[in-house]
Amino acid sequence: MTIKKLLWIAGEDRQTDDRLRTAAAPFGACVAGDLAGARDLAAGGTMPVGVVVLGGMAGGVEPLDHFLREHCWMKWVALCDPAALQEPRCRKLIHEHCIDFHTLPVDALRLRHTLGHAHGVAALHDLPPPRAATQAMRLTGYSAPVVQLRQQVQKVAAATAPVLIWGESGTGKELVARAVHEGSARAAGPFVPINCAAIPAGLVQSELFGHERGAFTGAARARVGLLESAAGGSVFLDEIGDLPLDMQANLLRFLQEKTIHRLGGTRPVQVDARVIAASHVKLQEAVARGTFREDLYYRLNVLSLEVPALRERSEDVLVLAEAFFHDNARERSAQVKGFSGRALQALRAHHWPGNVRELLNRVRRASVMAEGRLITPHDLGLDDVLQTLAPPLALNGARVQAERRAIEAGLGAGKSITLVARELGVSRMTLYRLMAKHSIAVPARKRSS
Ligand SMILES: Nc1ncnc2c1ncn2[C@@H]1O[C@H](COP(=O)(O)OP(=O)(O)OP(=O)(O)O)[C@@H](O)[C@H]1O
Repeated sequence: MTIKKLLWIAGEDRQTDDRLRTAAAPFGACVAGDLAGARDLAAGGTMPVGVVVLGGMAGGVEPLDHFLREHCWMKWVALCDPAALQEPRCRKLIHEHCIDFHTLPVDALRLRHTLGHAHGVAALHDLPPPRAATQAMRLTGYSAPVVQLRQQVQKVAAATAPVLIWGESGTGKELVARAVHEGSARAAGPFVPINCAAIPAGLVQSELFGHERGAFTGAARARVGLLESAAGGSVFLDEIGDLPLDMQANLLRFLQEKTIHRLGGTRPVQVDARVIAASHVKLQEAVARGTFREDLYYRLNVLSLEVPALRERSEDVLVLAEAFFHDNARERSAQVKGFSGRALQALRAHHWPGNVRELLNRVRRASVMAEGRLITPHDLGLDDVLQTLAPPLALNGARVQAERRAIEAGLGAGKSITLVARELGVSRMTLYRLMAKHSIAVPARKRSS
C-alpha cells in the first residue's frame, strides 16, 4: 500500500488538536511550522496534497500567496477560523488556490473525507519532477535522447579533458556546459561563460588572455583575462567557430601547455581551467572551409556531446512547457491555472525552429498575458499551427472534439464540477477522467460541493 502524503503547514501556532490529528491519521503527514520548512518538504515533489492553516502565518498573506502559486500543482485545503473568512485577502487566497476549506474547529471526519478526495483529484495528474539541486538535473525531459544526454553529461563531468558540445541554437548547450561543470570536481570553482561571437574582433585577445599595463593606448593597468578568471573552474567558449584564426592558435597553445600570455606580457602564466566549447555549426564543415583550425578541432573534440533539437524529442515538449509554467509562478497572473487541451495540441504540433528557448519564451509570455483561466493557442501565438494541421475529422475525432468542447464550455462558464458532470450525464469521476484525457486542468475554485 502506498502512503498518501500530506504537507501540513501549521503556521505559528502548532496546535494540532485531537480532531486535526484524527483527520490526518490515515495520511503520512509532514508538519511544517513556516513556509521555509514547507518549501523544503515540498521540494522532493512527492507531496500531492497540502493543508494550510490560515491566520497563524508570519508575514501575512502575501508570502503564502507566493508559496501557493509556486506549488500550484498540489491540491490545497485551507483551515481557517470564521473571523479570518470575513477578511477579503483570506477569501481571495482560498478562492484562488484551494480546492476546499474548513472552518475551525474542524469536523475530523469531514476533513478526512476532503483530504481523501484531494488525493483522488491529485492522482489524476502526474506529479512534477522533483526540483533538483543541480543544473544537471534541470536538464528537463524524459525522451530517450535526453535521458542518454544526462548519462553522458555525468561521465564527461567525471573526466578532465576538454568538451565539445554541438546543437542547434536554443537547444540548451549552455545548460549542458553548466551541468558538466557542476558535476565535476571543479564545481566549487568559477564557471565563466564567454560568447566568442559577441566580442569585437579587436578586443578578443585582451578579453580572453588579459593584458599588462601599457600593452596598448589606454591600458592604464594590467587586467586579468577571462581564461585566467576561470582558474580552478571551467571556461565555456560558446560559438567557438567564430573565434578568429589567430586567437584559435593562442587557444590551442593554452590547451597544450596550460599557460597563457597576457597581451604585452613577456612571461607565460599558468592557468588551470577546463575548456568546454560549443558550436551551433558543425566544426568539421568549418575545418573543410578553412575557417577553423583542424588541430584545434581535434584537441577540443576529445569528449563530445550532441544536444538534440526539440522537434527530435517531441515527447519532452509538454513536460518542458509544464515546468516553465510552474517556474513562472511569480510572474503569471494567479487566475491562469494551466493549458487548454487545444494549447497542448498546438504545442505538440509546432515544429520549434527556435528549440527550447522558443518554447520557454512562448510559455512565459502566454502565462503573463493570458486572459482566461487556461492558456489558449492564441496566447502562445500558435493559432496558425492548428489551422494548418486540421485534417478532415474522422467520426471518432469529431466525437472526441465535441466531448472536449462540452467540458470546456461547462467549466469555462464557471460551473462546478458536480454541475458540469450532471449536465453531461456522467459521474464526477468520469468527468475527472475525461478532463485528464483531454489535459483540461481542474479549475481551482470548482469545488465539488
Ligand atoms: N532541457 C532543458 N530543461 C530546462 N531548460 C532548458 C532545457 N534546455 C534549454 N533550456 C532553457 O532554454 C534556454 C536556452 O538554453 P541555452 O541558452 O542553454 O541554449 P543554447 O543552445 O546555448 O543556445 P545558443 O546556441 O543560442 O547559445 C535557457 O533558458 C535554458 O535554461
